[in-house]
Amino acid sequence: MAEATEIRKLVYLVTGGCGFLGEHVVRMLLQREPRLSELRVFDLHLGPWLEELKTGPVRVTAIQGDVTQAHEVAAAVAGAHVVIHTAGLVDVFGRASPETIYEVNVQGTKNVIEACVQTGTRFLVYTSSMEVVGPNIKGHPFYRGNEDTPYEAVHKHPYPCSKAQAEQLVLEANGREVHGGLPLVTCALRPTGIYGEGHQIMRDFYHQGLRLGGRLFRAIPASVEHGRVYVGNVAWMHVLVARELQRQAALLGGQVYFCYDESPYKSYEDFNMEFLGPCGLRLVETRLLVPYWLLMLLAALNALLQWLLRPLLLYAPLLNPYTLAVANTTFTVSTDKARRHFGYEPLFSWEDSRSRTIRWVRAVEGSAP
Ligand SMILES: NC(=O)C1=CN([C@@H]2O[C@H](COP(=O)(O)OP(=O)(O)OC[C@H]3O[C@@H](n4cnc5c(N)ncnc54)[C@H](O)[C@@H]3O)[C@@H](O)[C@H]2O)C=CC1
Ligand SMILES: C[C@@H](CO)CCC[C@@H](C)[C@H]1CC[C@H]2[C@@H]3[C@H](O)CC4=CC(=O)CC[C@]4(C)[C@H]3CC[C@]12C
Repeated sequence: MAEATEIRKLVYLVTGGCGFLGEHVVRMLLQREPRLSELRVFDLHLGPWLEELKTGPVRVTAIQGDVTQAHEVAAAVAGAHVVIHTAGLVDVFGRASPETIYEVNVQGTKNVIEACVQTGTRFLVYTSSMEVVGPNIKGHPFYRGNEDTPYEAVHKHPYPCSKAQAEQLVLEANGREVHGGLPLVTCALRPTGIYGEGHQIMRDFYHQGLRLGGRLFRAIPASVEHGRVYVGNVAWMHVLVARELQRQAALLGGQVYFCYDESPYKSYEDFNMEFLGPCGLRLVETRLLVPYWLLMLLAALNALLQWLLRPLLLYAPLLNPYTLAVANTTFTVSTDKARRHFGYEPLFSWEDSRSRTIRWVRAVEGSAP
């Protein structure tokens, strides 16, 4: 027991620690980072579940704060050894303005970097996204690519643009001198579409299917592959890279890593059916009924309605020209960079990831949409 407390000396800060991914990172750190003495969980909205974590050997400090406020970020970062910056505005549906998306994703990240520099925090892990690479506006496929695969990363949408800018800031900050004279060590993880317990869009599809009498209608050809990765494995990658960043700064500093695991390559809808199928939904083939041009028309109509209704109400359906383009463009990753650089192996097999997600969807059943 004395030994366990002796080695507990590190302070970690997780921004966005109450989000879908952030909660998994927080729980994973508590389970798998034995050197942790204090875990600071920083979020705009704190979850009530944090209370139950406060009884263990690690001091869990909940900090309600806003990454766009530099002084709040600096206060939270001061004294932390490692920052895992997952906070972000994940919006491809037009719920928030482009200005707000930039404010949170870009200015918020600048604030985190400056706080590290000012307060002397040396290790920063940034949750980036596959979206910084693609799919691009031209709809070019990215087929089982890796971190070095050439791809024309051209974006117009505020979300991928903001993530790309933020990632660049984080990588450029690698090597900057922090308070005390030592260099900052940074890296970025790029998850593909994350799924698992807590995934809001999966919940939305499930409730939509229930409303449609247990059916979902195929809109995207089964041949379009979409990269997906289980949230537990993404969280594990964050924990591992944060640890190894401290041991192998020269190798890992300034690097990007796709997040990957053994999840199969499938279309977005077929992949969702791996979980929704066992929960009683079926995917109805409607290719002949709903041609792609009609989907594009519907998506454009949704965008027009969103614009027209904006003064009165927020109309933000899942289908818009951007989400349709992303769902309809092959983007899959095949890489072992994280294994080579920091020994990453997925903690959860595909079978585990699938059954955990199914169990969660079943528990969602009956809960309000
Ligand atoms: N969901 C996905 O499929 C993917 C997500 N990502 C990235 O992973 C990160 C986490 O995403 P999710 O967990 O899916 O989103 P989420 O929306 O569930 O979590 C984001 C968290 O950040 C917090 N947050 C937002 N604005 C904030 C602010 N101004 N100050 C402090 N906290 C703030 C939110 O309250 C929320 O708890 C994001 O950076 C996102 O870009 C990357 C790839 C895929
Ligand atoms: C055409 C519809 C018919 O059923 C299906 C629409 C599905 C879309 C809402 C999703 C398809 C692909 C998703 C995105 C993708 O997984 C990559 C992402 C990475 C991120 O960093 C944030 C989330 C997202 C943009 C994700 C959002 C939802 C989709 C567009």
